Amino acid sequence: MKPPTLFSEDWKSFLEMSYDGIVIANHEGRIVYMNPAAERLEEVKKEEILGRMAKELEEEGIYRVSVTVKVFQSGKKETCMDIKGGRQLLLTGIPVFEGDAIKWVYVNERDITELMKMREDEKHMREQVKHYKEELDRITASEKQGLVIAKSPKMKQNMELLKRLAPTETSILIEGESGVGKDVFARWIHDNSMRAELSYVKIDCGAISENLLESELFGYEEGAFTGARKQGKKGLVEEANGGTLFLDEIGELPLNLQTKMLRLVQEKVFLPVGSTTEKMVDIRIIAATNKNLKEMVLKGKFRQDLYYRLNVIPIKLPPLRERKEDVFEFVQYFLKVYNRKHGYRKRLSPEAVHILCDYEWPGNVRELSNIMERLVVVTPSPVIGEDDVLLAIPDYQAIKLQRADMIEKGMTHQSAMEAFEETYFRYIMEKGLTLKKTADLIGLSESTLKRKLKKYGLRPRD
Ligand SMILES: Nc1ncnc2c1ncn2[C@@H]1O[C@H](COP(=O)(O)OP(=O)(O)OP(=O)(O)O)[C@@H](O)[C@H]1O
Repeated sequence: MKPPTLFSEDWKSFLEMSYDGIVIANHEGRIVYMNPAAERLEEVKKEEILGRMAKELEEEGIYRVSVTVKVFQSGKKETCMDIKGGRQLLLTGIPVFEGDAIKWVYVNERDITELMKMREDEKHMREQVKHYKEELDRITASEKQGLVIAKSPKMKQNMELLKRLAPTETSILIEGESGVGKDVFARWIHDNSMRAELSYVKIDCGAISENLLESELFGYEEGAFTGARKQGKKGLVEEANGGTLFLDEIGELPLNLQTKMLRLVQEKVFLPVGSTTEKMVDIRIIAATNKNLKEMVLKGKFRQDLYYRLNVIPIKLPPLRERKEDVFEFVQYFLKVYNRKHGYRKRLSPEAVHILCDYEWPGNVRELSNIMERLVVVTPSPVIGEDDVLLAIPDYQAIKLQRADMIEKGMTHQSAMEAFEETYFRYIMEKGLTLKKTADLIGLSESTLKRKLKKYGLRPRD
């Protein structure tokens, strides 16, 4: 039987040229036309297909899925995917109606392998971009905010408070022993404030001689004193205009400058040395101290009004020995930092970690950081062990022995305290500092320190 004529030769030649596969089934679901592209895509010869029912072809597995069958089942346009010879095909079957009955089903077959690959590539690229973006965000966030290790409950509490305080304009006083991270937190506050993009100026009040401090801070006018620059000089307060001024070791600020500082904190005005005209600045002040300012106030060494102005909300950074949870974090962190810095891949043995976490760290984070750098650089083997750590912290062994000894001997609290005190002062004096510097370092008055040294037969350097 001669198959019915579907279309003119002209139309047929158009379909034969199509890059998409085209298959047509008649009202029974019998395949009546297939173009060369469909043969290529389906990997069949049209002689095997033409005149056969779509359903049969599906049943015989020649078609894994027949979109024609789906169209007959639903009576509407259908789409499905198939895979042939590793190529992904998108099959679209469209019914052509005569009255209510389907007269033809027109099937379009599109090779979407490239498209899917492109989509896959795009998805992969998008994921990669997302990953890099997250990584960048993480790095910039940690750089911007400064890496602040705060695992212990005490430090977590501090961080919560600081998160709330940072964006405000409140002056902040950070108290804590030397090396606890006051500098780090001052910078963190600035980086997380509205002034983050503006200047951050730090001045160490203890490092500049008393007579220079005033001009360093407030600047001076032309010819203010002998040796002054001709055109005068801007002080650090003015340098910080718009941003944050960090006054480190504020306890070292001489009383006469405390008065000027109070005016600056309260009214944001100051008088440059040798000038008669006050200047106004827009600054936020953060101060830090390792001294007991309250005690200094009681002794008349620090202005009470300035203390209260600065200490609106006190931030006390505890020493490392009171936040053991952070020590482990710091150990991991510094190991990574110094391995990277010196190009090593050293590891720590569990025993080494135990000692590092058990030690009291009198010099706080600074001491821990120094020891970790020394361990990474000096240890010859790839694993830093117990002996390496004991060598780096000789005090650890001594303290341990002493502790054990005290308990063995059933020492009284009084004698244990004295034994500890003696070791403590011996250790401090080994630093070879002057009496004044030592007293400042450990927060004692010179006279008390002298008395203690005498008691234990120790001598200061001077
Ligand atoms: N939370 C922290 N995260 C990362 N590094 C820290 C942290 N705290 C302290 N450090 C590091 O420890 C060292 C000492 O910190 P910092 O200088 O801030 O202490 P400080 O309390 O200001 O000391 P000082 O009173 O002697 O000025 C620095 O190298 C600092 O980078």
